[in-house]
Amino acid sequence: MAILKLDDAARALALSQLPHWSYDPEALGIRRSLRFSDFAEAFGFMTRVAILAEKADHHPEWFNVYNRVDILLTTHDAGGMSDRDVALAQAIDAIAA
Ligand SMILES: C[C@H](O)[C@H](O)[C@H]1CNC2=NC(N)=NC(=O)C2=N1
Repeated sequence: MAILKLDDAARALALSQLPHWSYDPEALGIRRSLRFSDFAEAFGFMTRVAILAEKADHHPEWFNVYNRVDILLTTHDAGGMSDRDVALAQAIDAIAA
């Protein structure tokens, strides 16, 4: 399916709907950090996200230590942020809620 790379205006609009996420201009993507009660909760969350990501063929860059998960969403194939990152961010927010 075609990838829709976001221009500055589309990115600003998308970010206004994603209060947990902030744009990183060096990484050309959006970041969110989450904390859980322990490693099992963090890894359970990551497992749920991984299943969705694999289905969508769109994968997060992330880092986990113990109860912390740092996520970067960017679209390598587009060289920046796309509608796929917005969709994955929304799905992540729903899982984390
Ligand atoms: C071949 C495969 O469809 C591509 O490499 C997919 C896989 N997952 C991906 N994930 C992310 N975040 N960006 C991509 O451009 C991307 N491309």
